[in-house]
Amino acid sequence: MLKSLQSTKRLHNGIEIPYVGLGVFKMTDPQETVQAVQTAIESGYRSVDTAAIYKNEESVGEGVRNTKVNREDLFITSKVWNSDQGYDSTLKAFDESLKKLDMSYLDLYLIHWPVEGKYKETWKALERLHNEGVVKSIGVSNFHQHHLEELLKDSNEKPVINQVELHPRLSQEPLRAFCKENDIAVEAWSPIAQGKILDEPTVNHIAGKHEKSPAQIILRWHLQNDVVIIPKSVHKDRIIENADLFNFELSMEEMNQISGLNLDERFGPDPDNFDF
Ligand SMILES: NC(=O)C1=CN([C@@H]2O[C@H](COP(=O)(O)OP(=O)(O)OC[C@H]3O[C@@H](n4cnc5c(N)ncnc54)[C@H](OP(=O)(O)O)[C@@H]3O)[C@@H](O)[C@H]2O)C=CC1
Ligand SMILES: O=C1CO[C@H](CO)[C@@H](O)[C@@H]1O
Repeated sequence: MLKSLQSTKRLHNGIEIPYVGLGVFKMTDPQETVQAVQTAIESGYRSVDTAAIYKNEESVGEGVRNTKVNREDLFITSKVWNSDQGYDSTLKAFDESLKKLDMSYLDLYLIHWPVEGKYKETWKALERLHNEGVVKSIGVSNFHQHHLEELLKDSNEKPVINQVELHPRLSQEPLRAFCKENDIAVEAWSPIAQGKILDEPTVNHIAGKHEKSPAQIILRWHLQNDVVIIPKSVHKDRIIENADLFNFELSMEEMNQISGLNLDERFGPDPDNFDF
């Protein structure tokens, strides 16, 4: 496990998701997005995480098509936005995402946020899309444990993954434990805390010892915690750096030191108080 950029995590449905993917939030310039996606794939990435709300699905599709890599060797994720939640509107939103990406299927489709009173109907639509084969796996994002418990009560399928804000300042240990017990993979958004903790002294000390960058230390911490990561960068050197994580290992002590930086601090909204 964790031998190369192509290392994958097996989801509970048997499908493999690459441990490292490219995040594309805030890539708003089409040319920049096409270039970043193409660069990532040509550098060995096989997974891209987009969403309808990022308004860059067309550029993601174009970046993918610019490479020589076959569609079936890639793992493409998108998400249904909050205002599209509900059964029929989710089916429609999915079709629009697929059309914009210019793809015949998605590897993973996520409920972006647990919109109260809507997410269960939305989940039924995802189950239908899965049954129809136009999406290989279905999951959720920004679900607290209580949202997952509610969903698991009366759904036919359980989510393969929960994509949540997760980094050393928000280590999400209880949620990760719950997901592990329930065989739901965890994927970190803002895995390097949007670049906001890269000057943290403990991380820098460990980085110096391994001759790696602070970003690489944090990303390696995620991998050793069995967490899937989707760091975002538009810069080729950082895209490569953020995936160059497989030639060193953090000791148990270093892992604990990084985990000790947790402050339960969010840089994004709390799913319970998000203004939808
Ligand atoms: N489900 C959800 O609700 C959410 C999902 N996401 C997903 O997660 C992805 C990643 O999260 P995101 O919020 O983008 O934050 P990240 O933690 O990935 O940080 C991205 C920021 O860090 C910079 N950066 C990237 N690599 C390095 C590096 N090696 N050294 C220094 N700085 C670096 C980037 O700048 P630059 O590009 O200039 O290199 C950018 O400003 C998103 O792109 C999106 O796909 C994000 C938010 C919410
Ligand atoms: O993924 C995300 C980034 O974009 C959205 C807002 O524009 C966020 O709410 C969301 O969590």
